[in-house]
Amino acid sequence: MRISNIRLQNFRNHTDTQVEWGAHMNVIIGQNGAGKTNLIDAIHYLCMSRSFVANSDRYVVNYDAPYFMIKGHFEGNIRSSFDVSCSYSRGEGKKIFVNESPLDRLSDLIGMVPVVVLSPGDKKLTSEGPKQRRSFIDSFISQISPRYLQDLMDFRKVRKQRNKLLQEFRGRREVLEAYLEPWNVQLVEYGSRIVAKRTEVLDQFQDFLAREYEVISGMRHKPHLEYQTFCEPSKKAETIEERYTAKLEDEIDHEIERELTLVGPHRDEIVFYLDDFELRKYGSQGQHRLFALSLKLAQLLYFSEELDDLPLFLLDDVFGDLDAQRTEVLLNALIEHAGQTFVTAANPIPFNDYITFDGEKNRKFEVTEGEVSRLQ
Ligand SMILES: Nc1ncnc2c1ncn2[C@@H]1O[C@H](COP(=O)(O)OP(=O)(O)OP(=O)(O)O)[C@@H](O)[C@H]1O
Repeated sequence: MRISNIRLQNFRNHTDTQVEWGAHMNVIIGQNGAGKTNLIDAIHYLCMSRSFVANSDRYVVNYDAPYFMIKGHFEGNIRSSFDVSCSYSRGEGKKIFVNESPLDRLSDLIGMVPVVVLSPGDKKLTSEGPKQRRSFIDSFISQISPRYLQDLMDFRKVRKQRNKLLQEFRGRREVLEAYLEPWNVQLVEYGSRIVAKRTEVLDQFQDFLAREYEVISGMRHKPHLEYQTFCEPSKKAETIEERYTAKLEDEIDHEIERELTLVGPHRDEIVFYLDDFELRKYGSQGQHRLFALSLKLAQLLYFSEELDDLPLFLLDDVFGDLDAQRTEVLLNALIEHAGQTFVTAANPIPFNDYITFDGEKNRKFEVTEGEVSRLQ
């Protein structure tokens, strides 16, 4: 998959920016605060309908404007040529158009242009709580399985309804249990499929991760993921359904007490290990960085094998943290294996030693105060 051009209007400090991208490596340099991240975040909007930096579209609209607009042209193996645009205004909210036709649901965009992002925010992925890791795996699987994304959305709706009932009928147990019953059936159906899919993908992912960690770190530590859910994981949704129903029965007293749905994949954890030690508790800063990098490279490899098209790869400010040897290994890996790639950097990195900027496949840009110019 490739994006050949993009136009940003009123997108943070880019009031009106147009870029023609190279088909392979795109390096974007510029000082801190120039607008490099904004440029690749706009690409992310066209792939995932949201920012990888801001948690609300409101912050993305230029301070002085009432709306933002992003438009890009894509070329891929399955869908050969199409436009995606994304507009947002405070009054009308966000809209996504594919070839000028509005999408009914923003989620319909997910998977159309697969994307992998590595950014400074990924520090949280290995060092903070389970929510970060659930988001990672959800975004990962949603891009390759529309069924999974639908199950996630349905599960969320059912959980919300259940929580409402648990709050409303707290003192009336019989009525509550009668009301909960149909919702439990749905909770178990969607939740079991989510757990089964997470089990399947994480299981396959282990090998990809081990391979990438070894390449990027050059170390013999073996990375490992442990999927922890409310019952013994299984790749069969029917097997989970039985366990889920039994667990819900066991936990009903606690749920009534807490007025919350306590059993389900919304409380899953994925624990990262290097050999036998838990990364979150014992890892050095460098190990965290290399682990996060390996996770994203493994995701890239997984997508490349699973899908008929290579994903876009966005690397925001990654090279500043790497030593010379890792820089070389990573750049060589990108050049050899990655599809269209976007790299931002504020520090001087010797990109020219590794990449031939031919002005076609590989291009270099500079961003200065929201203005982009092509260097090579
Ligand atoms: N809503 C907004 N309207 C206008 N400008 C904004 C808005 N939000 C952020 N900015 C500006 O965008 C710039 C930050 O852009 P960006 O994060 O892309 O920088 P960067 O080049 O990646 O910098 P760094 O190297 O520090 O990561 C800042 O100058 C900031 O003031």
